[in-house]
Amino acid sequence: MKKELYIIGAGSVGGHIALNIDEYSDKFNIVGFLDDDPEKIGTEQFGFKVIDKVDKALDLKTAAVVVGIAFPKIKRLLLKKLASNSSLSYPTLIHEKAWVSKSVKIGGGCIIYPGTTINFRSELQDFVVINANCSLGHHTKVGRYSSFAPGVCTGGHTTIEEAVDMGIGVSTLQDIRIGRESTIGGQSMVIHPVEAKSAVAGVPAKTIE
Ligand SMILES: CC(=O)SCCNC(=O)CCNC(=O)[C@H](O)C(C)(C)COP(=O)(O)OP(=O)(O)OC[C@H]1O[C@@H](n2cnc3c(N)ncnc32)[C@H](O)[C@@H]1OP(=O)(O)O
Repeated sequence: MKKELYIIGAGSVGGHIALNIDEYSDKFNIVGFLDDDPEKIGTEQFGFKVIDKVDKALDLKTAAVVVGIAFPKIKRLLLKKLASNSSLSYPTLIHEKAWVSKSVKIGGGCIIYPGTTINFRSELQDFVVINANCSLGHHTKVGRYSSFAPGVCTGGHTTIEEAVDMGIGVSTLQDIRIGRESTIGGQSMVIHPVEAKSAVAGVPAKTIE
C-alpha cells in the first residue's frame, strides 16, 4: 500500500516534487501541500491542494513528509519545530536520472534532482537538497540542511558544513572546507576555505558585504 505524503512548501522545490513524484518513487500518494502563505491556503498548486499551514504537520499521524524548501535556515527552523511529532517520517527522494556511486551515504529527508552525479565515498547528512545537474566529487561531505542550486561542482574531498547555501553554478577546488551557514554566490570558484557564517562570491570567491 502506498504511504500518504505531504509536501511542505508549495514553491519551486515542492512544485518540482509534486509534478514529478513518479520519477522519484512509486511508494507515495501525495495528499497535498502545507504552506504558511495565507494566499496559497485553499488553492490548488502544481495539481495538489494547499491544505493548511505547516503547523498542521504537528497533528499528522505516521505520514511521510517532504520539505520542499531550499533555503537552509528556513528548512532548519521548520524541521526543529516538527521534531516534536516523532511519528513523521522523511523519505529521501533520488530522481531516477541521478547517478549515485556505490559507497555513498545519504541521510534522511534529502532530495537529489535529475542529472546530478555523486561520486564515491561522499556523504550527505539529513535534509540536503541537491538541485539539477550538480557533480559532487569523490569524498564530498555535505552537512545537514545545506542546499545546492543547479550546476554546482565540488572537487574531491570538499567539506561543506551545516546549512550552507551553494548558489547556481558554484565550483570548488579539491580539499576545500566551507563553514556552516555560509552563502556562496552564483558562478563562484571557491579556492580558499570559507569561514562559518560568511558570504563569498566571484572568481576566485572573496568575501562580499
Ligand atoms: C532554480 C533556481 O532558481 S535555484 C536559485 C538560483 N539562484 C542563486 O543561486 C542565487 C545566488 N545568489 C547570489 O549569487 C547573490 O548575489 C548573493 C546571495 C551571493 C548575494 O546577494 P546579496 O546579499 O543580495 O548581495 P548584493 O546583490 O547586494 O551584492 C553584494 C556585492 O556582491 C557582488 N555579488 C553578488 N553576487 C555575486 C556573484 N554571484 N558573483 C560575483 N559578485 C557578486 C555584487 O556585485 C555586490 O558588489 P558591490 O558591493 O561591489 O556592488
